[in-house]
Amino acid sequence: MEESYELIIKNGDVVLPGEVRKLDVGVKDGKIAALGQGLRAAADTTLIDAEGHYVLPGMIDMHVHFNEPAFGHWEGFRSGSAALAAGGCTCYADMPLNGNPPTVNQAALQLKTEAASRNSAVDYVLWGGLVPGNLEDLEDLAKAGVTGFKAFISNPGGEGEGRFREVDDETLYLGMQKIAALGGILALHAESEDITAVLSADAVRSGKTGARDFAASRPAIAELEAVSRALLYSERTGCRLHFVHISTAAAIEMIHAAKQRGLDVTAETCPHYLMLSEDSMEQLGPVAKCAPPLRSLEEQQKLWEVLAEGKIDLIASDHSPCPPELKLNPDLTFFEAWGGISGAQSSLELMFHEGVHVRGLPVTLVSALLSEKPARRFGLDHRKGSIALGLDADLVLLNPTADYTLAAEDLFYRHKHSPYTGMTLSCKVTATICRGNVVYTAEQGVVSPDKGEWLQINYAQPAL
Ligand SMILES: NC(=O)N[C@H]1NC(=O)NC1=O
Ligand SMILES: [Zn+2]
Ligand SMILES: [Zn+2]
Repeated sequence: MEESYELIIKNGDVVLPGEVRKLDVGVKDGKIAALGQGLRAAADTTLIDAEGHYVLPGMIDMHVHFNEPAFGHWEGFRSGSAALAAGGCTCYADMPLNGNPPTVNQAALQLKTEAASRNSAVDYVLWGGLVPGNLEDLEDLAKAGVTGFKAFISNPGGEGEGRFREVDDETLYLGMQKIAALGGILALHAESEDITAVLSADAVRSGKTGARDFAASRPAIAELEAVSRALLYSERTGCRLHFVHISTAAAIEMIHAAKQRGLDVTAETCPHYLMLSEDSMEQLGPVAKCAPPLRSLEEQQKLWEVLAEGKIDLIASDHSPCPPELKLNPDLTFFEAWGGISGAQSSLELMFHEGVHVRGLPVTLVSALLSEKPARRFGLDHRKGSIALGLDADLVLLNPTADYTLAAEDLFYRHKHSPYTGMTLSCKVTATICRGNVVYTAEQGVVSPDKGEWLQINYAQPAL
């Protein structure tokens, strides 16, 4: 009997692990059921013509802050996931902070899942937090299906009583012991609190509160010191470790060397460290403020070099939005403005535009950093991250010959500010499909805003 498909994507340049081939993709029951030429449609098959487009696995963005509960007026699952869908992302990981309560115990996780449920356009996983005082909660969180634990070495900022706090060394060490015993993974914001707090206080005291002063208050050594300390703890505890938003090639090299010694560690960077620089912070203002800060153009170039060498494990957005008054209010100094970049909708397009089109990197390398490698690192690869038979039909159509200038109206975020507006990009996401369901098209916008599902992670076994 002939196979019948609910969806066939025809004639696209399909980005498979390690190669690009002109193929049709047949989807059945939300899974990739056929990869071949001339797949035949039945009467009820939806046909999408992808001629001239790349067909990519959906991006897996392991680092977004969607701010619910309590800070949905900053961003929420609805608007945030709509933006991700429009940007070609089909699965994401929400961070345990910037909402309140932060996701540091089972009760808070429950609130988080309620906020997300039936409000996400695409699938998601949830991070739990490691903070001073919650060692006894880690096991419950692990059992409830968090993807891993997030900790900050430096002050995370944020508002509200009970907000997420950075770890002291003892909490970090004991937490890593515990997470290792649970078979989990720690994601770490690695900047030294001692260095950044002293330099920031000095700068503010002497009235040096501009963009470059902010960058100088969080120098590369703050990242390197925190990375080296955490690597030592990982070595001693056996805890799997993932460094979020690494901003310097030197830190990438340090992590790479640790990997070569046998440590189970990985490094992420974000499009903003690859696309923007200290100059952007000065020119664009706080809309381009983040921590670690944007660095020099020389540093940015070195980051591209280590990326091309395969030393960066994955790309994530660190979408950390806020209302415009915390960014655009001219009364705020650069130090006072919110630190966090709204960028999640643009990650895939930026990486293809700059990485593939401008810098000539292989499509397969860039795609792997966005999809396959995050899936593998975080135990999602039996479901997601590649275009392969039997996996979820999480697919993106990318027009690689577009020429469009990103406008604020194009953004699906709750607050439509981003350092990338006004940038002209050479590619555009034209459709996003999650488990075979068309979630977004460039013509219609987000057509399916709420069918995303939570993938609970069981470390001992693959995700459900
Ligand atoms: N609290 C929070 O989201 N902080 C994030 N923002 C940023 O720029 N870096 C971060 O870690
Ligand atoms: Zn961070
Ligand atoms: Zn973050």
